[in-house]
Amino acid sequence: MAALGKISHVLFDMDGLLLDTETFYTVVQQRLVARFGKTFTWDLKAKIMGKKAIEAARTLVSELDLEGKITPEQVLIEREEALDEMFPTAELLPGAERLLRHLAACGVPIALATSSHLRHYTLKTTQHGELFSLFNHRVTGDQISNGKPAPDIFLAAAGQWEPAPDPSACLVFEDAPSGVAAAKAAGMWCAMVPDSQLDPALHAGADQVLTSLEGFDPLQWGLPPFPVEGAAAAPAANGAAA
Ligand SMILES: O=P(O)(O)OC[C@H](O)CO
Ligand SMILES: [Mg+2]
Repeated sequence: MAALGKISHVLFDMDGLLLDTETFYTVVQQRLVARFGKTFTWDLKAKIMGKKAIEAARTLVSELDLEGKITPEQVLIEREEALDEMFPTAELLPGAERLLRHLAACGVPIALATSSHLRHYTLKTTQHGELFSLFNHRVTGDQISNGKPAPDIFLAAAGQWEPAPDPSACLVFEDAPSGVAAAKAAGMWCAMVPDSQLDPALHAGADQVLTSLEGFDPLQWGLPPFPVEGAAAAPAANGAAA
C-alpha cells in the first residue's frame, strides 16, 4: 500500500484509544440521565466524547434540555464517585501495548495528549504505570484552556519536544470525533480507531480509520516496521549467539 505520510513523532489519545474507559463514562451517564427520563444515546456520546469533563457536561445538559434540573458542575459531582471506583480497573485496548513498546524500543518520540485531568489520568493508569512511563511526556486536559476539538492539546504536546517537530510530521491516534478534529486543526495526520457503535459518517476527517490498533502498519507512515514474528534475533556483534 502507498505511504500515507512521513512521520517522525507520534501522539496518543488515552480514553477509548489506549484504555477501555469510555464504557465507564457511558454506564455512569446512562444511569444519571435516566433519573430525568432521558436516554444517553450514541448520538449524544459522539458529541461529548474526547472533550474536557466540564465541556462534555455542558453539552450533555444542553443536548438533553436539562437546564434548571441539573447543572454541568453537578453532573460532574454526581458521576464522580462511581467513576473513581471504575477507573483503577481500566484495561488496555487491543494492540495498544504492542504499539507503544515497539515505538519506544525503536526510539520514535511518543507523547500522550488526553482530555482527562491529572487526577483521573492517575486513577486510570493505576495498573499501567510502567507502560505509560514510556511516553516522553504527557499533557492532560487541566493543562490547557481550550479542549478538543481545539488543536491546543496536540500543539502543546508537540511543543514539549526539543526541537519541536513540524505538525506535518506528527501522527495522532484518536478514537473521538472531537479528537480527530483537534488533530487536523493542529495540522497533523490522524489515524482514528473509532468504537464500532460510532456513526461511520463521523469518521470523516481522519486520514486513516482502523478497527483496532492491532491493525496498524507503521510502514505506511514511514515508521519502523514491527519485527517479524518468529524471525531469528539479530546476531550479536561478536558473532556469538545472543
Ligand atoms: O479521550 P481522551 O483521553 O482525550 O479523554 C476523554 C475524556 O476524558 C472522556 O471522553
Ligand atoms: Mg479518546
